[in-house]
Amino acid sequence: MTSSPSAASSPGRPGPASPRTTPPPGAATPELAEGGAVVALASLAGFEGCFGCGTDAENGLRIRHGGVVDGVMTCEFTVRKEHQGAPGFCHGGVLATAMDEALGGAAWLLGNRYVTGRLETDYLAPVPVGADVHLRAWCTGVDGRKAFVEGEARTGGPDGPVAVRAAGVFIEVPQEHFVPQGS
Ligand SMILES: CCCCCCCC(=O)SCCNC(=O)CCNC(=O)[C@H](O)C(C)(C)COP(=O)(O)OP(=O)(O)OC[C@H]1O[C@@H](n2cnc3c(N)ncnc32)[C@H](O)[C@@H]1OP(=O)(O)O
Repeated sequence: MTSSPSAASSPGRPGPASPRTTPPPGAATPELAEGGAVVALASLAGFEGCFGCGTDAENGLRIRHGGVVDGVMTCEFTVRKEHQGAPGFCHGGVLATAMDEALGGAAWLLGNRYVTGRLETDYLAPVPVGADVHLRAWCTGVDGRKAFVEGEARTGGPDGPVAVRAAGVFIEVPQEHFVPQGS
């Protein structure tokens, strides 16, 4: 059984969100759009070049997107040798990239296109090469074009110890924000 987002913070540690990544008073409760990310992603016309999840990004993380349960999006990737920072362990920037992907995916579930405005990461434990990293992310509030999102990465299984936590603000953008592909 996976724990709920509200239980994601470790006892004795503050959550990952700072005042800048906490929804302001009056922020709307997130409502997932029917078809959510699928509808929004359709506007990218099958683009597979994403460094986080694209199958065309040869040197990318190849993050595998999973399902969505109760507004929580899951995905995972495997740490390879080329992801190392310190010997034998995943680079913090790689883990931040993975969190960016997961949190961004949770924002897109609202049914709009979002880009990262701010991303805060909190590293709790080293992640070894060869580890499967299990990511979860959920939206905590919406204020105009801003979606506030939190997430976590666990190793040793989906219910293993939390290695990274993150909080971010994602900003809704129009289709024109992106460079047209294939034309
Ligand atoms: C499934 C898909 C997953 C995708 C995951 C990957 C996501 C990514 O990596 S995206 C790439 C990295 N991010 C970027 O390239 C974004 C670069 N920045 C930009 O393009 C622009 O600054 C952009 C679009 C965010 C905002 O510009 P603009 O559209 O002019 O909006 P602007 O009027 O400045 O701000 C709109 C609101 O957002 C807020 N905002 C803007 N930037 C930030 C920020 N960095 N942090 C917090 N809030 C911000 C503003 O305060 C404003 O709030 P309010 O409406 O309350 O006044």
